[in-house]
Amino acid sequence: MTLLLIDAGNTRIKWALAAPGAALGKWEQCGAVEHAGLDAVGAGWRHAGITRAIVSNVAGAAVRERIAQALPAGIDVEWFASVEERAGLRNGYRNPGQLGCDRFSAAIGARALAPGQDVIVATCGTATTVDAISADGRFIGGMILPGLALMAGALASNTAQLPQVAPGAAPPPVFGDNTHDAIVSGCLSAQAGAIERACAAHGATACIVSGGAAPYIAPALTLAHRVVDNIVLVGLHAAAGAD
Ligand SMILES: Nc1ncnc2c1ncn2[C@@H]1O[C@H](COP(=O)(O)OP(=O)(O)OP(=O)(O)O)[C@@H](O)[C@H]1O
Ligand SMILES: CC(C)(CO)[C@@H](O)C(=O)NCCC(=O)O
Ligand SMILES: [K+]
Repeated sequence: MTLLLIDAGNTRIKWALAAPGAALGKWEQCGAVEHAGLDAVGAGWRHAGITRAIVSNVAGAAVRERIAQALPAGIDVEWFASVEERAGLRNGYRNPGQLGCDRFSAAIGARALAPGQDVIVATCGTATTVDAISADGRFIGGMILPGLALMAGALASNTAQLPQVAPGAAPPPVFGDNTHDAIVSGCLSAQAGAIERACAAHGATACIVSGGAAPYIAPALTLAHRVVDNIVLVGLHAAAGAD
């Protein structure tokens, strides 16, 4: 009766196994793989008692096909999609289907973790998305920006003098006194600044930060926030429970 949750992003595929009735985010097992590593993970799924899977995929048709191949045979599979309303969340996108299904799921997860609040949820992956959910359960809209690694990589590959940088455990001073720190500060300030601007514009009472780059971006935030692992998987779990 195990539920398999999958968040296929543009860099990695995140997955978790949830037992029936498990609390949100309480996984039996979880992991993350690059797209090429999926077959090995799929072999492990075959002996896990999985009866149902919910998959959020924003990585395109080839990845969808790979996931379909890796899933255990004969289980009930839902390809999660952005719709007008799901799990008590109304989708305010002009064309609801245009919203990335990972963003819709992250918003469902954020609402489940902060019910009745005006929430900003930032998912910091290949792209960073910063989305607003109203206290009465409406996905208002949001921002899409290059993720931290893409931002830093764009500088390195389009300039003669700027090196590839890697963020450290702690953010550098806002005003870097060397090239490395100036680039890291610039990219972190853009990411953290977008989140802070969104919180101010929304009058947010809760701010949730998730994704592979969250450990770097969250320490640069000057407002109260909560770092949540895999908010997209939490949202899929909440959506599954709301059916
Ligand atoms: N092991 C790691 N070390 C350093 N940075 C990482 C690591 N894994 C992820 N990142 C950072 O996180 C980002 C990718 O995060 P993640 O894997 O959650 O996103 P993703 O799978 O591409 O998801 P999405 O497509 O939804 O954005 C990269 O931009 C990078 O900055
Ligand atoms: C923005 C990303 C890449 C974030 O993973 C994804 O949600 C996506 O491809 N979205 C489609 C466009 C949109 O959400 O408006
Ligand atoms: K993202």
